[in-house]
Parts: sequence; structure tokens; C-alpha cells
Amino acid sequence: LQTQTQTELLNTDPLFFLSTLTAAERPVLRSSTADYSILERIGEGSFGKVLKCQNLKNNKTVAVKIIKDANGQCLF
Ligand SMILES: Nc1ncnc2c1ncn2[C@@H]1O[C@H](COP(=O)(O)OP(=O)(O)OP(=O)(O)O)[C@@H](O)[C@H]1O
Repeated sequence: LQTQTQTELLNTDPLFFLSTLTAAERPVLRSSTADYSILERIGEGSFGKVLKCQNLKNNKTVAVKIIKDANGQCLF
């Protein structure tokens, strides 16, 4: 990985997949700062997949990139 990408990853808040569902039956990503309801998958690049999510703390819609693991696999 390029140094800039490594720095970005090190500074990124780690997200964890939870099996719990919101009232709308959507899966939730949890981080130390907020939980995110997954709305849909909006794209895919070389390094991972991009999900459209809603921050359940402030209701803002955000894009969350899920980075592939060493085997090129992604949770979604
Ligand atoms: N902030 C965003 N808002 C909306 N869609 C996004 C956002 N970021 C990424 N996407 C969508 O997800 C796709 C994949 O994005 P990603 O950044 O993973 O890869 P890329 O930069 O397009 O390609 P690569 O990483 O292979 O050079 C994009 O092509 C775009 O369609």
C-alpha cells in the first residue's frame, strides 16, 4: 500500500459488523463513535466495497468503505 493509504487506514475508525438489525431490519455497522445502518451497496473498487449508510447518531447519510482482507474478501 502507498504511504498515504496506510496513513488513512491507520487513522480510520475501525468498524465492526453486528448481526443486530435496526427497526427497519437493516444490518448495523458499529464504531467507537457511532453506529451506522447499512442502506445499500453503492460501489466497488480495487481495495473494497462502498456502502451507503446512515449515521444513527445524527441521521446523516455517509459512504463507508469496507476494505478487503488479505485474501481479497469483503464482509459484504
Ligand atoms: N463518497 C462516495 N459517495 C458516493 N459514491 C461513492 C463514494 N465513494 C465511492 N463511491 C462509489 O463507490 C465506487 C468505488 O469507490 P472506491 O473508492 O472503492 O474505488 P475507486 O476509487 O472508484 O476505484 P479504485 O480504488 O479501484 O481506484 C466509486 O466508483 C463510486 O461509484
